Amino acid sequence: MAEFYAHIKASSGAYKYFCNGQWLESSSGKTVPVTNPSTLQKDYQVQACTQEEVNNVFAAAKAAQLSWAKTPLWKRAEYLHKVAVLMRQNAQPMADCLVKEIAKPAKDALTEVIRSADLIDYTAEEGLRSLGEGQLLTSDSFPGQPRNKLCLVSKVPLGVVLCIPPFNYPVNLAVSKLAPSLMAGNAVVLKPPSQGVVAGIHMLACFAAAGLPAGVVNVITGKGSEIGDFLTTHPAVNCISFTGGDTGISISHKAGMVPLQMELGGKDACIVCSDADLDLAASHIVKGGFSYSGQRCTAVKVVLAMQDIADELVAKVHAGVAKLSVGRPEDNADITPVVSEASANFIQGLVEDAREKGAQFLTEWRRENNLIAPVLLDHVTPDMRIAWEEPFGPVLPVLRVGSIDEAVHHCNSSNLGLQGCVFTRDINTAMRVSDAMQTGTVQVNAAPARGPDHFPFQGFRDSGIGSQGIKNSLAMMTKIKSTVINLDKESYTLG
Ligand SMILES: NC(=O)C1=CN([C@@H]2O[C@H](COP(=O)(O)OP(=O)(O)OC[C@H]3O[C@@H](n4cnc5c(N)ncnc54)[C@H](OP(=O)(O)O)[C@@H]3O)[C@@H](O)[C@H]2O)C=CC1
Ligand SMILES: O=C(O)[C@H](O)COP(=O)(O)O
Repeated sequence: MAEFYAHIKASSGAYKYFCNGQWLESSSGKTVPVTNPSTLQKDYQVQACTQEEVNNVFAAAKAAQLSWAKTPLWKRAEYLHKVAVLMRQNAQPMADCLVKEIAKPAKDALTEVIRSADLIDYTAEEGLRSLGEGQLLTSDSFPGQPRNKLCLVSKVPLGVVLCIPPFNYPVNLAVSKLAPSLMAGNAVVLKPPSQGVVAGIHMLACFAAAGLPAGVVNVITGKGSEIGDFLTTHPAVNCISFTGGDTGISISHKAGMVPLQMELGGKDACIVCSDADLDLAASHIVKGGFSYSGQRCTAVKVVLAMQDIADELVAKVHAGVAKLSVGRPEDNADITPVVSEASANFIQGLVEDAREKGAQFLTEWRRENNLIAPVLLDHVTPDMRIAWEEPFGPVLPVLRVGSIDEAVHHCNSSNLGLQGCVFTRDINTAMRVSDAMQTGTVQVNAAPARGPDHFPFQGFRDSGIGSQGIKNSLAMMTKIKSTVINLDKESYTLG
């Protein structure tokens, strides 16, 4: 397995970038370190690519896309299936990187890789069906028109897609962009997150080994703060697929006239109604709030509990939180170090603000470097930052509310509208809450989640633009093209 990845590393130990079918070292002579969130050791180095190298990558992608678009759909699908096989065969070293780079628990790290291989297979199959289908429109359905024009509608590639995933799913949220882009006939340039970059390079090695033509897939590395603007405003970019935080909002202001697929932050609310199954709600709140230490855009980030059941619910959640193990990702602890010191400091700031403003702490604040023990806060009020801001860490606030309307109002007052959930035994209540909640998805009787990966996934307001999910991503990576056949006279079927 180690041999499979041997060529992606330079003799210096730094990982290479991938341009036009070649693994290269940057002429900058500079590297960017990746700090292990658990040990604070600089475990990896990647190339700090220059602007000239970015230009080369885009030139290669642009040239390669022209012939890639002429590759039959079945052949593109065949390449993708091969990538999926290689990912499964070479999963463990990739998963090991996730453990070291982003402190993802070992079991979840492997799951991320396998889930990604499955996503690629599904995309190939879905692409064969949905991209192979078009539409025929006839002119006589418009008032006053004879049937002398036939419009053939098809889906054509966009060109070069710039893919920028975030640190928390550096493999899965990369392939969710790469696979549909490629299946739709685009070339791709991947800019992995600085934490998670080495897992991303391993993943790209599977695309490279599958024999895709040179230039069709490329990876450029470096700090987003240094090369990000140059990438996103590059004239060769025909689409940006981005997942991350507020950075996405500034990208959308700067990007030119290119389609944007943006999946940004979430402040996913969990509304627990008076008639809810409280055991079910509590177990979903604990898992939804604290898995991967709350570093999921779909984590439960605020609980809105009806006053009459709040004591009982909070007691059950508290009991669940008390059982969470805190420790090393290698040991599969439930709570592992958050991604960086900056993130841990930000989380601490939110918790201190809540303490100053009178939140009740049901767990003790404990932090050792980036490792933060789970924090459950009760009697949180709307003047506290934690009621509105996304901690991206193991902190869960509970707000007690007097009515479902008050809960929905809180949810809709957020600038974020990714997902939400409602716990109730009454399907009528569930539907009314779902209709009223202004979020991209509402889960009934379960915590928010993006998966399974073929479900549509989208955010309202500052949570995003466009929709993900395999079918929607395939559609977003294409544009509509019409060919109108103008007949010499009217023609009607069968007659
Ligand atoms: N809705 C969704 O589907 C998801 C949303 N998120 C959100 O992402 C955030 C956490 O992820 P995080 O990685 O910290 O998010 P960031 O927005 O900080 O980074 C996301 C990606 O953008 C890159 N980047 C940074 N600056 C620029 C720039 N100027 N131009 C272009 N790219 C840039 C980063 O690279 P680098 O690492 O080098 O800085 C990284 O690859 C949370 O807010 C979370 O809610 C996360 C997952 C899913
Ligand atoms: O980045 C995230 O948080 C993911 O999009 C969430 O995916 P999940 O809900 O399947 O964990």
